[in-house]
Amino acid sequence: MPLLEVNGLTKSYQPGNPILKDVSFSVEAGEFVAVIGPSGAGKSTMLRCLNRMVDIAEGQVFFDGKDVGAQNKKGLRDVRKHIGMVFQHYNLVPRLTVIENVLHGRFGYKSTLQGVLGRFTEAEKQKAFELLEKLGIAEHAYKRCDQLSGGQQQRVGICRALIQDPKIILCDEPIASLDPNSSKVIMDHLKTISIEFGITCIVNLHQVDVAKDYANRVIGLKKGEVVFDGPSLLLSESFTDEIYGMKTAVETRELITV
Ligand SMILES: Nc1ncnc2c1ncn2[C@@H]1O[C@H](COP(=O)(O)OP(=O)(O)OP(=O)(O)O)[C@@H](O)[C@H]1O
Repeated sequence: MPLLEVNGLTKSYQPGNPILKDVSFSVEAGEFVAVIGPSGAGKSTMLRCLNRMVDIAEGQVFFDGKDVGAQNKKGLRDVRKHIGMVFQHYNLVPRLTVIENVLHGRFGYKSTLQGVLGRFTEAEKQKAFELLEKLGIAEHAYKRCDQLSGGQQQRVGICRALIQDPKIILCDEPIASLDPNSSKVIMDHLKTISIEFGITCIVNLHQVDVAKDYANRVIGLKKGEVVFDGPSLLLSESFTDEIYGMKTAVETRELITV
């Protein structure tokens, strides 16, 4: 059974204007999948439908055997425990410390009161430190998040996702706000996590060459439809030109030059 199965997913924000059109694919545990496509193709919408941050209008999403769209509030909370999210703008609480932000990833396992009071176990705090060490930012554990660089903040975001004990991490343009060096660090960490921990990763990316370098599989979206789904090696330049409707290969290749 695949870890994730998407069947006929269709989504509109306004009637008669579908953003996703009959999107279907499945992802096996451990896969590293990049989703590419031009701005407005529906990449973020699709990723957000997978954990129902955006309501699923038509079609179904099965995660770990559970119908995500059919879950009640508690069921959805349980499903989301094992789905980590990494965002373009990190979505950290700037005035809180790095370690506090990481521990926020445990909220799904707490009662509201425990969460509000910041009641975390010693084991959770230990785990948070281990993750910060793994991502190379343990020395910043007690700094406010807004004192960190973008790349460091994104590493905090990854630690927060990892402490959830996720089966999958959904990354919505995780390097879109970063310089080439920081982008490489983040992509390297995501790849390592996927290989070492066996965590499935789906990463929305603008940079086709980054997608090809890191992902085993690429899904290409254009105007809400899947126009490519296959091994990264088979994604030809002419096909990416077609997806983007223009020559972007050179442009995207220059984004990461390290
Ligand atoms: N909450 C919303 N309400 C209405 N329209 C939305 C909403 N979110 C996204 N859209 C529209 O849906 C379309 C797809 O947006 P989406 O962000 O999913 O695409 P994307 O491929 O991720 O684009 P980008 O690469 O620019 O982030 C766009 O036309 C966008 O304006």
